[in-house]
Amino acid sequence: MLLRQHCLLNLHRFSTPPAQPLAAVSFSRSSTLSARLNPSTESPPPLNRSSAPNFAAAGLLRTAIFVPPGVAREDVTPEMVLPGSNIVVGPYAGDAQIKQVEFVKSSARARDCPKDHRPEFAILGRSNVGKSSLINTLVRKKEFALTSKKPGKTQLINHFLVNKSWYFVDLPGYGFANASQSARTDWSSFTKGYFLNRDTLVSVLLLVDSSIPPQQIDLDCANWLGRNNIGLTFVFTKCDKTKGGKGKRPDENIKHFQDLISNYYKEPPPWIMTSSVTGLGRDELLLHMSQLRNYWDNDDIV
Ligand SMILES: Nc1nc2c(ncn2[C@@H]2O[C@H](COP(=O)(O)OP(=O)(O)OP(=O)(O)O)[C@@H](O)[C@H]2O)c(=O)[nH]1
Ligand SMILES: [Mg+2]
Repeated sequence: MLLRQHCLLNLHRFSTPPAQPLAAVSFSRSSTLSARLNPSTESPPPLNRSSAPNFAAAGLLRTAIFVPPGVAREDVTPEMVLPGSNIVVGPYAGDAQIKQVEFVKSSARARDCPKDHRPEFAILGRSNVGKSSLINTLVRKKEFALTSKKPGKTQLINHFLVNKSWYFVDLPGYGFANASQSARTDWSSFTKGYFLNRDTLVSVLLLVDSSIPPQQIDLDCANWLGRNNIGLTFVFTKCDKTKGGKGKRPDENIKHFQDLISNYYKEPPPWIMTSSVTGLGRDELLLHMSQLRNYWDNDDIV
């Protein structure tokens, strides 16, 4: 029901068909939830610039689409693609609303994290990219996760329990310019330990600041996750920052970033545009997370 309502709601926003068909996707858990590396794959076609005057309507931007479990690529229609993303909504989408959220614990080491086997999404990105702000936006609480103008505010692995059934995990940012070399090394080993050993991790939300040009450290991080077969969704933050800057616009930075990573992936990873200021992408991201989670939760899948 939720899916149907959502699709109807967005029907009018699309005027273009999805990107060129790619090879059929096999729906094993690892292939679907992971963005797999394939250095030899040709680049997807360039993004089409939205003709809409309002950047928030840039759902018309498109690239190779992400097809979730339960959907055949040839059955995809434009209405099934979430606005401001390349994500197709499939039959596993549903129960996306956040009714309740509570802070559970902060852990200094991966082995101290909750052990109750609930599925979780890790929020990862450079310091100051907007990880804590995104969590606040998704849960609709202004100061739920601590935010700061000073990079490096979040220093521990923080677990937030949603609807008593799944977790958000707020991680320390990487690339904190003022951190000492030893602090950076510590960050790297403890966060990598978390990723490599966390069986309940459904997907990483890798946040990328769309208000600045692509950063090598983000590309390196995406590459590392891909090499280790860890599923990710690119979440472009700060898409509201369209005015005043000397640099390029968010949609130009996003396109550039996608061009740079396109060769790494055999199947296009999901990506979505967001803003914690305007709420752009909030409902769409939650719906996407619901389909990954429900698929992960499905006991029938081996
Ligand atoms: N304009 C705009 N500013 C944002 C957005 N998201 C975050 N910010 C600002 O960016 C700064 C950093 O936000 P945080 O959410 O604390 O970033 P973080 O990634 O959690 O930072 P660390 O915990 O230090 O790694 C704050 O000043 C936020 O208000 C956004 O979508 N748009
Ligand atoms: Mg933070």
